[in-house]
Amino acid sequence: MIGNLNHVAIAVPDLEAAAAQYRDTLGAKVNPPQAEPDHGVTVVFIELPNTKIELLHPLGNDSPIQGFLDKNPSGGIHHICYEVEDILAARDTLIASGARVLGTGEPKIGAHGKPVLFLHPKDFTGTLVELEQV
Ligand SMILES: CC[C@H](C(=O)O)C(=O)SCCNC(=O)CCNC(=O)[C@H](O)C(C)(C)COP(=O)(O)OP(=O)(O)OC[C@H]1O[C@@H](n2cnc3c(N)ncnc32)[C@H](O)[C@@H]1OP(=O)(O)O
Ligand SMILES: [Co+2]
Repeated sequence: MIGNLNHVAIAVPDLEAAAAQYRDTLGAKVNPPQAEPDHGVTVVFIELPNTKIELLHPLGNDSPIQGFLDKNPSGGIHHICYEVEDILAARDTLIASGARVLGTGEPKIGAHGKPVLFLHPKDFTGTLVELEQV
């Protein structure tokens, strides 16, 4: 079912500062901020040779990552995103296995313009898992 690692997401208290650190201190290729109001975040993608880092900051009053940042004020790894070929088939298999799919269960369009879903961290060894159909 899961394929390549598409990205590792880090929730950050200061998006500009984190982007500057990856660009200037770590010498990475940093893309401009992308507002994603439908997901309640602003994201910055950092291109690595073999995957991406997604910096996340809350957008709006009802961001799903605000609780995480309240608990982790310096920031922290928020989720990992795996690629799947068929997100609906993956969803149905996962639900049948007893995993909880977050939200309505219907995929949303993510930051790459592809359908994404999230799986509850409590079902995957304390790790929030995102699936992105490629
Ligand atoms: C633009 C899209 C972009 C993309 O890549 O395309 C994105 O990635 S958008 C990313 C932002 N969107 C989401 O994260 C959507 C899915 N997330 C959620 O629905 C919530 O964040 C949720 C339900 C995972 C947690 O919400 P909340 O923190 O408000 O709930 P709780 O405090 O009740 O947490 C329950 C339980 O889970 C633990 N938790 C919370 N977040 C994480 C996490 N990121 N990793 C691991 N564990 C997490 C939390 O500590 C609670 O545990 P407990 O032991 O009960 O205290
Ligand atoms: Co993501």
